Amino acid sequence: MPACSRHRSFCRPIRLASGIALAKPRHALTLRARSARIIARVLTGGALDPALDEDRARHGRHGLVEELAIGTIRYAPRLLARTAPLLRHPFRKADQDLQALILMGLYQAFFMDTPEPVAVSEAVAAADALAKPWGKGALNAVLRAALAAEAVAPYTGYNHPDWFVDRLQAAWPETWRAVLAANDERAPLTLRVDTRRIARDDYLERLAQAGIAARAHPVADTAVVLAQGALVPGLPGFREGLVSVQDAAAQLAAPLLAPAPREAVLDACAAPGGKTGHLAQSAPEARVTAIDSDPARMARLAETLTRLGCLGRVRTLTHDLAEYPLDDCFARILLDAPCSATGVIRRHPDIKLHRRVSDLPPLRAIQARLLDRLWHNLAPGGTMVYATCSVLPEENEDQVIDFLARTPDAREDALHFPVGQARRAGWQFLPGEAGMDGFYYARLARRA
Ligand SMILES: C[S@@+](CC[C@H](N)C(=O)[O-])C[C@H]1O[C@@H](n2cnc3c(N)ncnc32)[C@H](O)[C@@H]1O
Repeated sequence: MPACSRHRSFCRPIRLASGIALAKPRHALTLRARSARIIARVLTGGALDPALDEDRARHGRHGLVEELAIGTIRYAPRLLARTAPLLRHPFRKADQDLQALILMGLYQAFFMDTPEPVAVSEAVAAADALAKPWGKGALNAVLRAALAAEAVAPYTGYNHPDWFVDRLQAAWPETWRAVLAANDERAPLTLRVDTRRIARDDYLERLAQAGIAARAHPVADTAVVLAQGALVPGLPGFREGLVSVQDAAAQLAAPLLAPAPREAVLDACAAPGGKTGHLAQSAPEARVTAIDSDPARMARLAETLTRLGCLGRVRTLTHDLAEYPLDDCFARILLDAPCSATGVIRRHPDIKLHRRVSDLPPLRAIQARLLDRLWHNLAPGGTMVYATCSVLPEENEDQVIDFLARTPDAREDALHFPVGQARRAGWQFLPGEAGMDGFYYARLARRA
């Protein structure tokens, strides 16, 4: 029996114990139709995370809906390459949910061990739930043809945009394949433990008592990695701010900055506040200012600081640092710059669809502008940490080398970690190294 028929009850009138039937919802959605809508949002240019959030808010969280949506987006370049030659005309924008059903059917067949006839019939049945029964014939035909084509000539591409593969090959001639493979993995759930309040081993013990398997991360000494995904709000100590979700590579920023008590610290480009929270927790006597230009993301930063009990200790400002200079002077500045996010594709697989090579020059320009502007806010003798979650040298070491060349009072502080690699300037972690996201750090000191 196709799995979707298990959800037919969605379409029936709801009958109360009294026998009174409530009106049948006009477009009751099956789980697959929900996933198709999320995927369609991404195919039409939207971001995956807000689409998932909206679905959760409307219908409640469901594992299968998310697995289908996230998995299909993760493999979208491959699945689209398989279907595009079979379509006489691309689907209209309004019918990207049908395109999504095709991709999802292929995802189920290729990656979820769903028998092919089941994958096809589930996709076709979901067209009814989307109130598009007229699309069933095309769905059926394209899916069957795509499955047959794959059987004859399996896909040999890289499941990433060509421009990215080219850049990666040029930058990392020995490791580019490993980076692509790591991007297609599911990222682990990694927590940052507030080690001022609980030792990491003690928190691991609390997890074990709750039946949650986890291990200490080998590089970031505040990080624990869960063996499986979990519902974060229910994790021991989460609501009290004992732990936060943060990849281990991102947990290295605050220790690199290491502010002293009473020092003025600027977290530039701070939202949604992962690193601000870490700074505020690990250096409670430092005077932290967190700035970002995005008001919605700043609202999330405030929520995070509230949960951590740090809101009153951090000055928060919504401010465009590229346009409006600041007057203040800081002993430490963290510049977690806007970037291509090519180091976190495994967490945000929609980057594969949305990032364009043409995004890189404006990103490089804003990174350089922020470096130059914020340097004037750094006190003589002060330290700036420049960070990105990119794997592209032009946003990382090249950016820092250019900055050092045009900034006479800047010098680089060498970094060293047990994994990753020293570059001509700064340190690069590639995705998957020690299970971490791809990240870049450079520490710059201003002459006294
Ligand atoms: C990599 S994210 C920061 C992540 C954050 N540090 C954290 O750990 O949660 C980059 C941030 O830069 C912000 N941004 C981009 N351009 C900016 C500008 N001109 N002024 C201030 N913030 C900016 C974006 O809104 C975005 O939140």
